[in-house]
Amino acid sequence: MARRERADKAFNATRALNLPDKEVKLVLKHLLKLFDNNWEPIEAEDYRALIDAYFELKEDKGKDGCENAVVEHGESSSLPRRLSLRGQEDQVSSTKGSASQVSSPKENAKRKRVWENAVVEHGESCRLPKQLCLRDPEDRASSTKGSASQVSSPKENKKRIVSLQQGVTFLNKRDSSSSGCSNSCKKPEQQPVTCEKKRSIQIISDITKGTENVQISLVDATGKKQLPKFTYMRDNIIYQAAYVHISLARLADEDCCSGCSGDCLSVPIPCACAQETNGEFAYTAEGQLREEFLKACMSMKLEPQEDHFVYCLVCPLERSKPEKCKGHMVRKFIKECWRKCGCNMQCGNRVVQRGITCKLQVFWTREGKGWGVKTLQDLPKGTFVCEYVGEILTNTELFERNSKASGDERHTYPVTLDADWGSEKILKDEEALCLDATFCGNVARFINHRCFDASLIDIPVEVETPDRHYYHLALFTTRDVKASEELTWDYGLDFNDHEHPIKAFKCSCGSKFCRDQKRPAVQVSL
Ligand SMILES: C[S@@+](CC[C@H](N)C(=O)[O-])C[C@H]1O[C@@H](n2cnc3c(N)ncnc32)[C@H](O)[C@@H]1O
Repeated sequence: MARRERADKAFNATRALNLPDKEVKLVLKHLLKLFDNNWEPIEAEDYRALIDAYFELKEDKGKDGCENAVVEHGESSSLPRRLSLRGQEDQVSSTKGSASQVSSPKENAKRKRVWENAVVEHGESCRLPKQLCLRDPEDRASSTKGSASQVSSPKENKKRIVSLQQGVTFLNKRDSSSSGCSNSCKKPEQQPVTCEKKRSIQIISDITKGTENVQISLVDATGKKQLPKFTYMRDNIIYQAAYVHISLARLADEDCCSGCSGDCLSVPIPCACAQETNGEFAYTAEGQLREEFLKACMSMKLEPQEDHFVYCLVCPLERSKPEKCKGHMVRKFIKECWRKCGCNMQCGNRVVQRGITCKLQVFWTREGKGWGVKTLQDLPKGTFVCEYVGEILTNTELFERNSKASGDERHTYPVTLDADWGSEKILKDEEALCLDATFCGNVARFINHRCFDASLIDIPVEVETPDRHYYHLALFTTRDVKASEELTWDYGLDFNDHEHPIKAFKCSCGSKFCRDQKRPAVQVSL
């Protein structure tokens, strides 16, 4: 979207609250400067940052003579100083603000009510968590606390401005390396710096460091959380011992479509790459999953039949009790066109391999689930959101990692690649693979679990190799999802498996179908 168009949209949002374009424009200008011209954090939560900054500027003008800030920044307008400094104990009062510039607390409260109402009128009150629209009571209380002893000097004001700039992190410089792997989150200098004694919204504007098609922001509106330590990776990568056999020779000519050109979906008779999905492509021309296919995948997952399972004689996942395999679901696969195919990259049967295109955001959940992922745009049913990316480990390696790990290092992010164990000879521990996103992964590592009625479903996707002990695990929407909704998927946990070696979380998914309702904390990894 062009800058002009984005600005118009921002004004539309603020006009709904009767905010004057002229003043909003100045605030917008400052925010763009702060965010290094990245619109995403400004547009997130229906322009919450912009609206907050506007009101906070108003309050500042009323309290502490914000003109000092203006002068020191050499700007012709006031700086939305408290954008990132919420709940400060040291909010100051001042005699400097001129009456004409100042909104009374009453007026501010009124405007905030208008904002609340506007949310309701848009019918989105349930999707816009209130605490994201309005500062929490603690903050509001502190912002009215000005006392004589708190009056700040121009020098102190200047200090505060510096704090503001430190309170927000911008990790949006493009990483030109083509590896798809960035270690941004490990470098201490790239962590947001928060001010002592102050609570800042912490924002990383792009956790992917430019490795994805889209930027993915991380926002901690509480300003209190330790930022996750992991290495962002766009693609799976072998840790050490895993054997993933990718070669052109393994791709049989009859399973590819070298005779195709352009878009395979546009020809009347589907090519060889649709064989896997019963002669019909899994995707529609609009890029979503075909209704029928999605329905079949969901019903397999939600109502698994006995014949959907295979049982190992000696299960690599049940090493502590080898006599008992719980069964592995044999899943439906999507097969995408690839290197030997004659079609182009825009072919409708190349969705997952083109990567993330949705606007996503990592945020701190309120229900005690830790970080979560939300969409910043409406997503139709069957939309590809992202794949689950991690280090490719053998089961042996995962066991080793788990046995060494303790406390925070526990591996709560592994996914077993067992979707096709039934068609192969039983794999040994050294052969069976899983994806571990504990240290390295993509945005999917932040997606939380929800029992049964999750908004996403994981579907195995064959891309580079027909050898299905390795495949991609792609997440698609199970229904229409609204902007601002948290994205969840059903990890498929058995919360009653008290013997599972990995103890895990007490589920707070909030689903009325929650499988973990009747018992205290139990088990498990993904
Ligand atoms: C793949 S991670 C998801 C991201 C995680 N919330 C974080 O902060 O990094 C899985 C972990 O998230 C937490 N989690 C996920 N879904 C949950 C739920 N429904 N209830 C409680 N905790 C959950 C658990 O700690 C789990 O081990």
